[in-house]
Formats: sequence, C-alpha cells, structure tokens
Amino acid sequence: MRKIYIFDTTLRDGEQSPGVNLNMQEKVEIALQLEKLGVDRIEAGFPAASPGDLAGVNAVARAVKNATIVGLSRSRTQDIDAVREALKDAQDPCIHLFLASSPIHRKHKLRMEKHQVLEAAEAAIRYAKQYFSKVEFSPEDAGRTELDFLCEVTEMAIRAGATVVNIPDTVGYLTPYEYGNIFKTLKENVNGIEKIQLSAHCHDDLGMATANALAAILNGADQIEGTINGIGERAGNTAIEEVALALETRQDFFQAKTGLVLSEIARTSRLVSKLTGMPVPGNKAIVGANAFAHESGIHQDGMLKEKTTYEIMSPETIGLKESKLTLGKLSGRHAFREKLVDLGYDLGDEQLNTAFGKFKALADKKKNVTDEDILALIEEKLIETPEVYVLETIQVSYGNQSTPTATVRLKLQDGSYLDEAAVGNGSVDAIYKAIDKATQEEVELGDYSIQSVTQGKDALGEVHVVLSQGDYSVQGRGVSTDILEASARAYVDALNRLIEKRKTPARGRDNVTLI
Ligand SMILES: CC(=O)SCCNC(=O)CCNC(=O)[C@H](O)C(C)(C)COP(=O)(O)OP(=O)(O)OC[C@H]1O[C@@H](n2cnc3c(N)ncnc32)[C@H](O)[C@@H]1OP(=O)(O)O
Ligand SMILES: CC(C)C(=O)C(=O)O
Ligand SMILES: [Mg+2]
Repeated sequence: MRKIYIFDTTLRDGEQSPGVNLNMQEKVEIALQLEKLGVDRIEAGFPAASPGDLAGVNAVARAVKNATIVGLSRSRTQDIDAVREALKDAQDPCIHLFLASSPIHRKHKLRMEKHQVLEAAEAAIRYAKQYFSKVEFSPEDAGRTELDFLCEVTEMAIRAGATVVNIPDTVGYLTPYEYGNIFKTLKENVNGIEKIQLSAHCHDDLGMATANALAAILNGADQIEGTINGIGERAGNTAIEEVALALETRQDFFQAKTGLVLSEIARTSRLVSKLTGMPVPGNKAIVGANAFAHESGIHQDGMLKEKTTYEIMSPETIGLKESKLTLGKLSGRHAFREKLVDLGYDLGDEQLNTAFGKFKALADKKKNVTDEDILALIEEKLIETPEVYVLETIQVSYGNQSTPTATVRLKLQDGSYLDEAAVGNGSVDAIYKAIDKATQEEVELGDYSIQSVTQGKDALGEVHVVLSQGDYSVQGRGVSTDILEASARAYVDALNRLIEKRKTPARGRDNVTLI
C-alpha cells in the first residue's frame, strides 16, 4: 500500500489563524502530541518572525525525537540563518523555503519578473542546501501560476537541490479536478521529478481543501500538508484528520494510507482546540461533537440494530469511546427505551408509552434532553397519584411597580374546567392563591424550594412544596423549563396527593409522603 507522508503545519500555518498565539510551552505540548499521533513532519514555526517563534521552534526541535522538524523561511539569507539557529538541536531538521510564483504575486507583491523569481529561489535553495540535507521548496500561490512556469520552477528547484516540492493552493481557489491536474502535469513533464517528493498544501476558502488534497494523492502527491481541526490562515488548511480517515475508510478507492496512529486523533484535536482557543464546530467532520452522534428516531433505530446502517467509520478508530444517541424531539421509542434501560428502568409497554409522550412534550420545548431530564420525568411519572386536578394553563402578569396577578385553569376528571384569578405578594403567591380559590382547599404552604435539575439556559427547574391541612402533610413536585409553571405543577401535585391521603386514616403531621 502506498504511504502518504503527513506534514503537520498546525504550529505554523495553524498559528496564522487570526487570534491564535502559541507560546513555547504550548508549541512543545502540541508537538509532543503530534509525535504520538505519528505525523512524519512538524512545521514548528517561522523563526525569522520573532525571537519568541525562533525559541518555540528550537524548543520543539529539542523535545521531539520521532518526526522531522521543519522551519519556514522566505527566500532570504537572514530568514534561512534564523531557521539554522532554531533547528541547530533537531535530530532531523528540514528547511521550508518559499517564494511566490503566480502573476498576481509577482507583479503586485514581489514586483519581480519570472526570471527574478527563478534566480532568487535558486539562490536561496543553494544557500540552504549548504546547511540542510532536507530542503522543501514552495512556489507560493502555485494554484494561480501558469502551468508551464510552474514546471520550470519545479525543475529549477530539483536542480538546485530541493528534496520536496510543495504545490500550495495558497488562496483555496482551485477545484479538485484542476488541482489534481497540476500534479499529473508535473509528473509527466518535469525532468528529475522522480528524485523528489511532491507535496500538496491546500486552503479551505471554497470548502475544497480536503477534496483537493485527495485529488493530489490520486495524481501522485507523496505528502499532504495540513493542520489538526483544519485551522489556519483565513478559512484554514486541509484538516489532517479528514485526509487520514478518508484514506482509511476508502482504502478500496485510494489504495494509500498514512502512518498515523488514528486512535490519537480525538485527543490531538481536543488539545489543539484547547491551546489555540479555537472551538471545533459540532458538525466538523471526524472530530466534531456530532460526528458520531445520532438524533433522529429512524437513524437511532438503525444504529441499535446495526451500526453500519448509519456509520461509515467507528468512533473507536479515532480514540472515542462510543457513538452517541442523543435524545430530542425527533427520537423514537427504540432509542428512548434503550436510554431508560441504561438509566436502570425497564418499563412495560404502557408505562413506556406514557413516559415517551411526556418526553416528546419536553423535547418540543428543550433543545437537549439530558439524562437528568429523563430521570426527572420518569421518577415523577412512576409514582402514580390519581389526578383530581390537572393544570391546564397559567397566566401571570408581573411588573415591579404593580401587583402580580395570576389566572389559572384546572381540568377536572369529568372534563370540566375551573378558572380562577387572584393577586398575591409575588407571582408564585398569586398562582397559589388562584389555585386555592379554584379548588376551595384551605392549605398551608410549609415549604417551597426550587432547584435546577439540568444545565443550560433551557434547563429544567424542579420545585418542591410541602402543604399541610389539619393532620395531613404532603409533598408535591413539579418540573418544567419555566419555574412558575413548575411551581404551579408542584402545588397541584401536592393537592392531588392530599386528596388521596385524606381517603386513608390520618397518621399525623410528621408522616410526610415522600416521592
Ligand atoms: C502563504 C503564507 O502563509 S506565507 C507565510 C506567512 N506568514 C507570515 O508572514 C508570518 C511571519 N511574518 C512576519 O513576522 C513578518 O512578515 C516578517 C518578519 C517575515 C517580515 O516582516 P517585515 O520585514 O516587516 O516585512 P513585511 O511582512 O511587512 O513584508 C514582507 C516583505 O517580504 C517580501 N516577501 C514576501 N515573501 C517573500 C519570500 N518568500 N521571499 C522573499 N521575500 C518575500 C515582501 O515582498 C515584502 O518585501 P518588501 O519589504 O521588500 O516589500
Ligand atoms: C508557505 C506556503 C506553503 C503557504 O502556507 C501557502 O502558500 O499557503
Ligand atoms: Mg498556507
């Protein structure tokens, strides 16, 4: 199987992401993880950029033993000397020289003619070659360079001693067909091309960085340059994890593989995200939080029956424990039952149906239904008390300069309704007074407590109340995303328990019904 070399530039092009700044320790920490991941080459920085970056590259060169350490340099002697200094302790150093070759860059940025580009690049490669056996050369903006001139530049680089020629699509402009064609053309037309490695370096401005890198592989590229999580200048670089998993999953098609330890991918992704401060989007291929998560009922049912129905690779491959079946409003009974079994509940069909109905109602209101949400729903449901009153609606009018007013509607077992309104010292007080009027129960509120049972802005609030009437004392509990609704539910729940309790002989105030 053909080996594709992985050149990681998270610490160089990745650090060019706006807002990212890695200090020496952070560079070393990431580099050591990249070494574990098994990348072949680590571009640690641009030593001429600053004394700090030179020190960072030097620290990486001293720490890493099992990868080539690369330093970037313009085609200028002072930059090359900075790389020499930075890599003096590296076991396996490599310099990466670049000079733009496209007409736009030649004319506007470098203000050079073609022949000047050739001469300057050749001089730089020859100078660098005195100090480095491994020299990579990049004609920057190769993607927008005339193909015949690109062949000329590549041939010059080989003659001057480059060991790798990299073809950057610097501005992410090309389509996979066009990018692949460059590699094919170089392979077919450049003298000495077999002596060097050809490398692909793509940017994601049009979302084609990974597709372009794969097209390069199909057309003879030996090395892929990229970053972890695809971070990098503007829209970023090819995401290394995407190329690695594409080759792994579609070996039948590409007939090529990397030497990466794939099970280190998730850990590396997390570390890079943490130290760069760049969050990984949930839907990011391979390493996004949703990459192995299934939300809809039909998919979840398929997954429970056979994972390959909806997963083309397994989370274990990249070092994750397992796929996730997240419960939401689109989930079905199979996944819901599975979750309940996980949580220790084995409900009969009828109970399951009731719980599922409540779950769907909650999921309509709440983005993420968590285990705690489900436990709260189930525990509430499993303790059966006849519902003499069912809270239908509440409406509360509140202003800090006016008296809170609440209107409630309760449904009775015969299908009729009780509607009442009341004012109170606060919104909850108004609700409770309205319920008292509607039910004509005289009760004393002994305790009221509220807690959040789940997290986030749409968390479930759980209200506990203790009501007493004569010798009877009962607790009630209500759960809702709205604390006023939870308060009303808790009160109505307690009243229902009170009515049930009155049917049995009183056992005294201390004997509180626990739910
Ligand atoms: C496609 C890429 O990702 S390339 C890498 C981009 N990364 C970076 O630029 C990060 C590090 N860069 C830096 O810290 C600074 O730009 C430095 C230290 C390299 C240079 O800083 P300055 O000397 O202040 O120059 P400045 O950045 O403003 O301009 C770049 C100069 O380099 C020239 N230049 C650009 N590329 C090259 C090259 N490959 N070889 C030689 N000269 C080059 C430009 O034409 C310009 O020259 P001029 O001053 O004669 O007009
Ligand atoms: C330095 C070069 C290889 C680069 O990052 C680019 O052209 O995108
Ligand atoms: Mg780049």
